[in-house]
Amino acid sequence: MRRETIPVTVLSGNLGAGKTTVLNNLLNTRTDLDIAVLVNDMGEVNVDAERVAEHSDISENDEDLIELSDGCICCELRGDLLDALAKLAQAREFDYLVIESTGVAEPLPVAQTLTMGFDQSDLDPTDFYEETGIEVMDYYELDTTVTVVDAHQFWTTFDSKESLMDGDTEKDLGSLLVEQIEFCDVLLLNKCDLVDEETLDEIEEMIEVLQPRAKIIRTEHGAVDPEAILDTNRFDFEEASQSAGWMQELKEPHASAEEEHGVTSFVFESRRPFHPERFAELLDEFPANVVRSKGHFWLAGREEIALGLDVAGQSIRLTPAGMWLATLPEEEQSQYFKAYPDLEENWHPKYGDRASQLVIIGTDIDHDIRHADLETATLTDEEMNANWDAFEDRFPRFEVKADDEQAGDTETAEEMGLAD
Ligand SMILES: Nc1nc2c(ncn2[C@@H]2O[C@H](COP(=O)(O)OP(=O)(O)OP(=O)(O)O)[C@@H](O)[C@H]2O)c(=O)[nH]1
Repeated sequence: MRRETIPVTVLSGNLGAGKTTVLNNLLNTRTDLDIAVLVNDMGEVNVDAERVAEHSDISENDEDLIELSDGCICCELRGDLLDALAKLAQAREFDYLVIESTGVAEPLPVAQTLTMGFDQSDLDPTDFYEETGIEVMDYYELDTTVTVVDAHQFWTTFDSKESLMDGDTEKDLGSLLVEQIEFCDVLLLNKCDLVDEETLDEIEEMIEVLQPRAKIIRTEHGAVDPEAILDTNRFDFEEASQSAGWMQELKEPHASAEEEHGVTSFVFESRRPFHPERFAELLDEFPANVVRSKGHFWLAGREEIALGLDVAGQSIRLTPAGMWLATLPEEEQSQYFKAYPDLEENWHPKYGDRASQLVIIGTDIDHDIRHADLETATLTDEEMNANWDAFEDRFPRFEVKADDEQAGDTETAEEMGLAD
């Protein structure tokens, strides 16, 4: 019996982590499922598709194997992905679809396309709809997102300053790795044959803190039981979007006990703004053992919008993080209070909701010292009464848009002259 919807597994992971190896292993392992494969490659020639064809029963001309080349399905080829899925569904019947994304793909936008569609698709939705009576995305059901991590290159990738182009966007390897770890249901820690047990434990401990929800499976040469990555029913968009360790830490800060390999996290909170120069200096010399930091902060002199901090490995990014509610008319504020009573309880009589909240995750971090450093970067009593606009401020300026939407791209620390 064919099912009404086709379940989909998406394989992500850094370049060379072992995605194609996992896929080939899967196709060579007997399952009852008739599997179709979509392989995305950045190059003009789809090398990965060639390798799948070479190492499995599927041939390159087979309609079971769809190639999307010369771009990435998480950005410029999002529309093409939907088109390909529609064509695939029209052309033949199959039980299961596995998508191998490029090494630079972020899993979240791919999952979004599969669950919500993409409005810039060239596809005439009526064609598919007329023939099948359903929308393309409703034909497929994202079942499992899998991230393949190269255990051998783990720390090197984390600390790498190397960046890659994905369309027009530059992405550095460390933050891609973090994104791929933070958004997945199953994590295959691959190339375990090249790493000793102690290092594997250490990597696993870091992954568990970055992503507490995923099932972690150690693999060698991509060999995994198909049941672990097919038809698991593990994907849930809400849960997946909320599952990053830093988000969990914000929701429910736990007194993180010292783990065996010293991976811990803590939340820094302050109702005083950061001094722009002292905080910039602190970011210039951000300790290397802090591998992840995420949150929003209040910068003295920026009373309209919050800034976001996004540290992953060697990359430090600053983003607009929304208007402070304190800038809104009282009427609108009271609507927020009704919806979120906590807001009113924590409202500061003078500064409203302006405050900083940063999650810090790292190895062997001394919480007291790091906490004290951050505290020192906030304003002193005297500075609280000074003219904040007179402080030197190298942080990026993000425009405030009337419709509440924040304009402006993220800026790297380099772009704002914070690093090096
Ligand atoms: N020693 C060892 N080598 C592996 C393992 N898994 C994969 N490899 C090798 O690592 C290389 C990269 O593997 P791929 O499967 O091509 O990796 P990928 O993630 O598909 O790479 P891209 O498509 O370039 O992003 C190949 O030479 C594989 O044979 C493993 O567990 N151990």
